[in-house]
Amino acid sequence: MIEAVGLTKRYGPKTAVQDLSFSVRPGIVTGFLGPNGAGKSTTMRMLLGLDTPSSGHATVNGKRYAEHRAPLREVGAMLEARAIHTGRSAQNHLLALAATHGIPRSRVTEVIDLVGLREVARRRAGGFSLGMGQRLGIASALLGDPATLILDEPVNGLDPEGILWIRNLLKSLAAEGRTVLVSSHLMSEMALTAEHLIVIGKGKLIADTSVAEFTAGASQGGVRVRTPQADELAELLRRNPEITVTAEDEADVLTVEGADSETVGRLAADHRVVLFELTPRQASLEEAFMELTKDAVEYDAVVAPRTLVEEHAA
Ligand SMILES: Nc1ncnc2c1ncn2[C@@H]1O[C@H](COP(=O)(O)OP(=O)(O)OP(=O)(O)O)[C@@H](O)[C@H]1O
Repeated sequence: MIEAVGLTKRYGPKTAVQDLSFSVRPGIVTGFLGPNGAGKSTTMRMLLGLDTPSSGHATVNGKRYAEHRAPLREVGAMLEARAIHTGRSAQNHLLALAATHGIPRSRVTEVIDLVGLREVARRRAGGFSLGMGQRLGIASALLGDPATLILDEPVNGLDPEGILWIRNLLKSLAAEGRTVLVSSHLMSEMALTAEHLIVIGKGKLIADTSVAEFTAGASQGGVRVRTPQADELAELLRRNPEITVTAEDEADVLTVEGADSETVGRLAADHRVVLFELTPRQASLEEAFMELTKDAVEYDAVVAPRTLVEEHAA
């Protein structure tokens, strides 16, 4: 269990994280979402004791990170996958890490196998592809067999196979009862990986919700209907003043607002109207996420160019 209580971080005049409180439960993957610059990395660094909060505090399993006697066994983290000694082989990097934390050598072999790096374990990590580097970062995080995992953007820059691999790994680690907090700026990816979401923007909490609730909330409520009796169905629906029917350019397709698919389906059946398609419409999750965070985007397209122009003029 991770708990953040009133976490705040100021860098001079800039408030990167403001009065952020949330908890992350074990047994599920929790997605930590926010647009660029929202404060995700800063928050994760505070959870890990790498940054001192200006106020508030964070605990992992009831203690601050620094208070844990063997932190690597308690919390595994991947903040910057590239922050490794690039001259060393993957295996030597992990062996060095294990040695300084009293972790047996056999565990190094275990995590190398777990992340699928066996074939390249003796190669210089500096020559690793981005995906291999991410795998090594995850191997380091898993080395102490920790009950809690904190991963900053682990799928960034990965190919679809790498993304799928991380997604399945995170789910299986959570299914073992671990607490898994993973940051991303991609809602669509988190919807497939996480069960719960903590969304921040400009350092503040915007939403703390289950993925299911978020997805349901993203529904536009409209229904798409394809029927060879479009005119007849439109007329039947329009008898209810609360329903709006729009005929689409596509032949035989109607968009119905103000009624759900069950209502439309029943009405069609009652009047022997044949339906070929009846689909509740959903906004894409990415659209819903953008809508949710639109007031919290740090550098949007309108502001940035003007700022540059002003700087040039000055
Ligand atoms: N050391 C620092 N000094 C000054 N400002 C900082 C520092 N670290 C972060 N910031 C600022 O704090 C804000 C939050 O940054 P942070 O890196 O935590 O966001 P993020 O959500 O992880 O973004 P991204 O997805 O772009 O990595 C940004 O405006 C950033 O410029």
